[in-house]
Amino acid sequence: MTLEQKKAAARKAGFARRKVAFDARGPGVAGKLSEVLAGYRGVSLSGYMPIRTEINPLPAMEEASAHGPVGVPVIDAAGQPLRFAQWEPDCAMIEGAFGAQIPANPSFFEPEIVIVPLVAFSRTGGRLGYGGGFYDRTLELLRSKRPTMAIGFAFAAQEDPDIPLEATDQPLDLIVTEAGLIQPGA
Ligand SMILES: Nc1nc2c(c(=O)[nH]1)N(C=O)[C@@H](CNc1ccc(C(=O)N[C@@H](CCC(=O)O)C(=O)O)cc1)CN2
Ligand SMILES: Nc1ncnc2c1ncn2[C@@H]1O[C@H](COP(=O)(O)OP(=O)(O)OP(=O)(O)O)[C@@H](O)[C@H]1O
Repeated sequence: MTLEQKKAAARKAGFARRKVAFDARGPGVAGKLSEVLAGYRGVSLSGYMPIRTEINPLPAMEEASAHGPVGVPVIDAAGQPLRFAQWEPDCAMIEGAFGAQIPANPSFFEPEIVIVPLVAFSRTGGRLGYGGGFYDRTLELLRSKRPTMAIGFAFAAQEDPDIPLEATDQPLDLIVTEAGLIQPGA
């Protein structure tokens, strides 16, 4: 199998595990994320508008927005890094590329913390997304300028010890699930 085929297979398995966890989800899945972000009050961050079966970070984003800038990703074009538009709980939103909502009147900024949606993650900080390389390009760019903390947010069931990795994959600094925290460096 080529690396591309291995990633495609891991992505398919990750989607299937994510759907099971999403369908069985209970209330308060963002509680641990809220606890983590409470330790970084006022630090600029990006969340995301959940699509498909992604775990929902909105309650934690709402709390953080009372203390500092919170953004959501916006696609410029394929092969380009994401940009982040400032978001408020009640701001006007429109449909963006691939179905995720984006602010109607975007004001762009560069977050110091990026909450990354996932298809699968490994305990060592590996991650797999939808396959566009958007978050890899984005984290590479942000990290070339300043320390940038990538927090993977996922259901615990999305763990996969055998994620295929390539040189351009940007590592997660922390993984937060509905059940707890996983620290790749520890
Ligand atoms: N909530 C959320 N917003 C986000 C992202 C994300 O992962 N989650 N993105 C992060 O990049 C960008 C959107 N990128 C996306 C790229 C592809 C697909 C998608 O659904 N692709 C198709 C084909 C991919 C495949 O099958 O391999 C699909 O999955 O059916 C969705 C979002 C920006 N906003
Ligand atoms: N910084 C980069 N520069 C050039 N190509 C890149 C970069 N990062 C990733 N790519 C390429 O983008 C494609 C998709 O990458 P990958 O499979 O890692 O996506 P992903 O991590 O699942 O998606 P995403 O980052 O959007 O969540 C791959 O062909 C990869 O080589």
